[in-house]
Amino acid sequence: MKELRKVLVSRAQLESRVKELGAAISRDYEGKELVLIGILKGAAVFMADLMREISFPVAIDYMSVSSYGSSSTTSGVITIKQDINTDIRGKHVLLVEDLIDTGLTLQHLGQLFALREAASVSICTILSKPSRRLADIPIDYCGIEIPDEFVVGYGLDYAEQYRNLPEVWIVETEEQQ
Ligand SMILES: O=P(O)(O)OC[C@H]1O[C@H](OP(=O)(O)OP(=O)(O)O)[C@H](O)[C@@H]1O
Ligand code: HPA
Repeated sequence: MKELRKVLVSRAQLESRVKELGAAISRDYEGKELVLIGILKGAAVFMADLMREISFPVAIDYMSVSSYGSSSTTSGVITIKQDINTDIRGKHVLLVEDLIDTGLTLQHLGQLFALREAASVSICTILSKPSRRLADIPIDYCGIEIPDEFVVGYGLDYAEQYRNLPEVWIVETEEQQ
């Protein structure tokens, strides 16, 4: 187990930002066929909250990707572990993430969905660490920018634990002990 250091983003902050993102998405996609694609596992919690803030019917699907690298960083090489089974050709795709760190995962997925002939591909994340970015990807809907700290909760894990915490916590890493 890891020591939880402090709450970085409270439940109330998450709730209010998710409402704002849902309202913006509802405005922007009104009258369009929208498919939300959650990137497992981390996005599961945010996805469940976000979809209920969208004011018209949307289709949802999930995909699971893995990046090769150490447990706390990503290398940019990703493999699809589980793909969507929705035909997204001609539909508007919104990729839903819990955290954008280097941006390499979303850069790769954005290219993949463009090749699959989606009408448009946009990105929504609840958390972003801009100081870690390696790929300059446009984030269409960005929830909360956070500093370069290892965080858990609201879907995010450390060694598969803590995803169920309702707030976002900073966790003590090995180097800090
Ligand atoms: O911007 P990047 O540097 O590419 O990193 C972001 C990705 O890393 C995390 O997922 P992780 O690989 O930890 O999988 P998980 O969601 O199953 O925990 C996060 O949920 C993003 O999917
Ligand atoms: O801060 C983080 N928390 C959980 N998973 C992560 N993957 C990259 N950064 C993080």
